[in-house]
Parts: sequence; C-alpha cells; structure tokens
Amino acid sequence: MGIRVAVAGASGYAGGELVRLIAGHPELDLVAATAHSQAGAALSAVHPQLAGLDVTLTATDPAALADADLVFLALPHGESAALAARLPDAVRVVDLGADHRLTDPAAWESYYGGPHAGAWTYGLPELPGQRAAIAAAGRVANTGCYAATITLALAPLIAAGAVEADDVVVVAASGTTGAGKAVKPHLLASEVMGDLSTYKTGTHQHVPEIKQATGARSLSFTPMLAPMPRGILATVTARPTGTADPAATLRDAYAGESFVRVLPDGTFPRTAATLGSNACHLQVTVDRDSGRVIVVSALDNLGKGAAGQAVQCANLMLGLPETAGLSAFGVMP
Ligand SMILES: NC(=O)C1=CN([C@@H]2O[C@H](COP(=O)(O)OP(=O)(O)OC[C@H]3O[C@@H](n4cnc5c(N)ncnc54)[C@H](OP(=O)(O)O)[C@@H]3O)[C@@H](O)[C@H]2O)C=CC1
Ligand SMILES: CC(=O)N[C@@H](CCC(=O)OP(=O)(O)O)C(=O)O
Repeated sequence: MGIRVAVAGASGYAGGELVRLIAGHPELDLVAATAHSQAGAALSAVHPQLAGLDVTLTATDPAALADADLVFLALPHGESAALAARLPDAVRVVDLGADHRLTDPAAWESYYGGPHAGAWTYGLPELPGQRAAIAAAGRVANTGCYAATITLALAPLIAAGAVEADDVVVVAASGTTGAGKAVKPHLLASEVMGDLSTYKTGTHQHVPEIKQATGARSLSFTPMLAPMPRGILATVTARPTGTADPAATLRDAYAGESFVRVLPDGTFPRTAATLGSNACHLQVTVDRDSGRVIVVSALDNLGKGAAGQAVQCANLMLGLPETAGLSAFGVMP
C-alpha cells in the first residue's frame, strides 16, 4: 500500500484529471473519490477515459476523506473551506479551488463575495521560496488556471526589475473545461464552436491573485473563451525598464525547472503542445513598434493549471520526488 489519497469532487473535470494522474502515480493509492449530485455512480460512467478503474463515487462527507494521508479538494468555490475545516489537522489538503488563495480579505470580498476563509500556502513551487514553504505545509491553495499561466510568465520579470509593475496588460484564451463540467448554456457546443468571445471582461476574479503572486500593481486582464476543450494561451505585455534583459531573466529563473520551459528563440508556445502534461511553455520577445516586452505562455488548464500542479504540490508535501507521476511532455497532435 502506498500513500493514501482521496479526491473530493472526482466527478468534475479537475477531479477526473486528478484521478487519472493518481492512477499513474508510483506512490499514491486512491482510497476515496467523492461527488455531489453524481454520488453513487461508477467513476468510469462519469469519466469514460478512466474505464478499468473500479471506483464508485461516494458522497462528499468528511468521514469518507479523513482516513486519507492527503485530500485533494476539487469543489466549487465556497465548498472547500467548509469541508477542510472538518478534516483532522493530520490530513494534508491541497485545495484546487480559490477559497484559500488570497491573503487580502478585501480583495476576496470584492471579487468573490462572502466571508474570507483565510489564506493557505500558495501552491506554485516555481516561485522563489515557495517550494520549501509547500514542502512544510499541511494545507496548500493550488493556483487558479489563468493565474498559473500568467504568473509563470510575469513574476520573474517583476522580481528582477526587468519590467514595470504598474502597466501590465494580459489577453488570454482558455478552453471550455476551464469553466467546469456543470451544464451551462453558453458552453453548449452550438454556442462555442466557430466562435471566439471575451467574458468577465475587465472583471476577472484572478486579477487579485495574479497581482498578489507577481507583485504587479496595475493589471488589465481580458480573458477569452476558445472553441477547444483544454488549454490556455496568454500574452503578457509590460514596459521594459532597461535594467535587466527579459529573455535572460526568464531563462535563468527556470533553468533548473522540470516543468517550465522557455522555448528556443523564435519558437512560440502552442496550447496543444502542453496538453495532458504538467508543462508550461514560455517565449519572450519585444514588440517592434511599442517596445513592450511580450511573454507568451501556454499550459493545460487541467494539468499545470489544476490537477498536475496539485500533484506537484502533493509530491512536495509528502516528501516524494517533485516530478513523480507527472510528465513534462504533451500529447500533441
Ligand atoms: N477546470 C479547471 O480548469 C480548473 C478548475 N479549478 C478549480 O477546481 C475546482 C473544481 O473545478 P472543476 O472540476 O472545473 O468543476 P466541475 O464543475 O467540473 O466539478 C465540480 C465538482 O464539485 C462537485 N460539487 C458540485 N457542487 C457541490 C457541492 N455543493 N458540494 C460538494 N461538491 C459539489 C461536483 O459533483 P457532481 O458532479 O457530482 O455534482 C463535481 O465533482 C473549482 O474550484 C475550480 O475553480 C482550478 C483550476 C483550473
Ligand atoms: C473558461 C472559464 O470560464 N474559465 C474559468 C477558470 C476558473 C478557474 O478554473 O479558476 P478558479 O479555480 O480560480 O475558478 C474562469 O475564467 O472563471
């Protein structure tokens, strides 16, 4: 028997990807997979890609999870804080939701509403100091999917003083799994196919998280819905300060990393190249006309944007090799 892990919200997109990764992980054993409306169903009936795993979804009840060494929470916003509070301290928790990401209660109130549940250790191992903090933590708040894509592109540049922190502009497109599996009319194939649209224009809830994680002081963020199931591509632009070379800064920041790749010169990230993996691909250039630095960043929103990142954090928390059960290589085409 390996290390006992459980997934709450296993019937959702992020939960299904967690179970897939756990099934291929050399050290983790799934001891519970829970759901809400679909409790009682066979896991493989909900997730056909998991055919062959003999698992029945049970109700999301703390008693079903308390027996695990580590619990992944892949629940709607607002549900994980209440559930985590009912788990014993000895059970480690990685929350894929937003409940514990923000340190500023006013930012939480403004973007999410309702009571602020308090901040946990932020689950982005590639940020300076964060790897050790995650390894020492009992509770980790996994990143938002856009927040991971954008923070990996921007944080080293602001930390090095290579770009100005008060004029960051981001335009990004996400696949539809980013919105979860619950039925929503605007996500019907007939609405999404052949279309590209902005949404939450100028109001996206990841803005305070990205500012907190990167040190950006002013951020304009325009998200778009793309007609594809998975993947996020972000263009992050900012004014260079002239004091540090952006390309060298990014290459130095990620030189020893397993999952974050600054691509060879002239090669730009594509979402498809990251799908199914825990990779984030980056490229940096300077806009010929405006002189702004442009960083392009791509990842799989269910991989490095959610479940892959959560397994990476769990590996650190459990003292396992950080890369265990994870691939840096996508399944393109
Ligand atoms: N999808 C993504 O790309 C990313 C998602 N996340 C976060 O991960 C979490 C899960 O997202 P995702 O998988 O996309 O969402 P889904 O809508 O696909 O899945 C939600 C899960 O939560 C369960 N659930 C629904 N309502 C309740 C409730 N009231 N109490 C307990 N469980 C409930 C559902 O069960 P059932 O189906 O049985 O009703 C399902 O298992 C969210 O917080 C999301 O923000 C973070 C990063 C990326
Ligand atoms: C396409 C789409 O709707 N994406 C979602 C991504 C949210 C997400 O996954 O992150 P959180 O965990 O912070 O909710 C959105 O933009 O709100």
